[in-house]
Amino acid sequence: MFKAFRKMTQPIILCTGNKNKVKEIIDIFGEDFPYKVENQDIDLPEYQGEPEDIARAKCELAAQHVKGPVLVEDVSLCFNALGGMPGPYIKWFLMKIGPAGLYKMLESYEDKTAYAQCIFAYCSGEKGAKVHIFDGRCNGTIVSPRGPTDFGWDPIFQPEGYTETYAEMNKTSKNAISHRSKAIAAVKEFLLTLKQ
Ligand SMILES: O=P(O)(O)OP(=O)(O)OP(=O)(O)OC[C@H]1O[C@@H](n2cnc3c(O)ncnc32)[C@H](O)[C@@H]1O
Ligand SMILES: [Mg+2]
Repeated sequence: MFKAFRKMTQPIILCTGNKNKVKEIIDIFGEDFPYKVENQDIDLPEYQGEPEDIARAKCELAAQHVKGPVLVEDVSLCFNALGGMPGPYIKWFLMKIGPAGLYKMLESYEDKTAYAQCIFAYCSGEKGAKVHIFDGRCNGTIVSPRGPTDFGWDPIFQPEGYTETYAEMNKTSKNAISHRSKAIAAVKEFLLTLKQ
């Protein structure tokens, strides 16, 4: 009875230091989402390895810290010509060479295709609780930067079937098709089953 009550009332702590992520995640969950989601800017390490393992490690650490329900995400931008790199290391590439430098990395390759991947990880925070993983992807092409520069690599990612980059799209359009929205659809479905 106590556990069930806690499930209904305890907020899910979204652990990320990235304000742009928080905004998109809250928008995508939407007003009718029946759980309270609160952001904590916990500085989680930038782990190395496979994207799923990185998200799992972030989630385990966040759950230890919060001792309650946590949600984390990790984003990769994978260039097909480079066997999926920079992948989870996109943050450092972006920091060092910026969107234009990332576009230039593909100069000598004919294949400019890429996919954006968002992996969410959820854990209830209870002792021995499992980490649940949710994967969302969006295929696209890496283009010369276009549009506002307020969120990461958005100016160089043009999703398949569109003529605008993520940065040029309005937020509602990006959120309707993005890697993040696909992963969140799976998160939502899972969390809503917990409510039943
Ligand atoms: O605290 P966390 O959640 O880890 O936030 P972070 O900013 O460190 O994010 P990641 O480790 O997932 O690194 C992904 C990088 O890609 C960027 N990024 C994430 N989602 C993006 C999106 O939808 N569009 C453009 N850039 C994005 C983000 O700013 C980072 O530079
Ligand atoms: Mg990070």
